[in-house]
Amino acid sequence: MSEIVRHRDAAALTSTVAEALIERLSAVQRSGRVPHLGLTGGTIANDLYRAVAASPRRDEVEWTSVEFWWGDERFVARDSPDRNAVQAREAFLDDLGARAGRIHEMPSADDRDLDAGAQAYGNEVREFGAGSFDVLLLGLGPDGHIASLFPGYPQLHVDDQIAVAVEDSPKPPPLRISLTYAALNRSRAVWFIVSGAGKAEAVARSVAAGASVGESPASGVRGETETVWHLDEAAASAL
Ligand SMILES: O=C1O[C@H](COP(=O)(O)O)[C@@H](O)[C@H](O)[C@H]1O
Repeated sequence: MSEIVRHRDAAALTSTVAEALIERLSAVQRSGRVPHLGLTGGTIANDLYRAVAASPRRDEVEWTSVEFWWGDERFVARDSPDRNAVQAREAFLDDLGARAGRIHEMPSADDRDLDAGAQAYGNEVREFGAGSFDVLLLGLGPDGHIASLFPGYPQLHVDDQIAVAVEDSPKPPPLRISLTYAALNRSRAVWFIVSGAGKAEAVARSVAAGASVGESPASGVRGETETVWHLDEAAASAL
């Protein structure tokens, strides 16, 4: 069962989720485990990352002992500003002192070809337990996409791979790598973070009873213990 949490605006959303993320990662560390965090790209995600870095509570987490992963990535040059990983490094990973060996970036166009890149990332995820993220963050596109799983695309139905290549993303850049549901749905907690009126219809379609994965990819993702939709009032306005 999904929970919907409404926030006054994007700033309230990012500051509340930043605190919740710090609390969750720190609780996992207190329990003696190394937390695995699944990152997303996107505007609100980068705001969230900056809020984590700016939080007075940030030192409650031992950031050198967090494993960072991505749900999707743009297959462009490794240092391209379009990369979700480059944006996350600038927004918080560098500042927090995350350890390079624990930052699991998806392959880039500098490394290998697209299919080999998806395969290699799938292998890397598998070595660490096929996902099993403590928290998976997911943004939502206005078309209902999550990670790089787009409505009507064949990658939605791939269930024998952890990561897949996308060659014709409707949102630029066209080449991408995405985790599949097989990996996304191994997450303990899934937190959607969605802001703005432009996403309101997509949110309403995604959480509606009987939503179909083909039209609303977000409806196919569930956390093992929790699934929370963090929405600002604008994103919640069509519920
Ligand atoms: O391209 C992408 O877009 C989505 C949503 O981004 P937003 O800027 O509309 O919030 C993001 O979830 C995904 O990781 C990213 O690659």
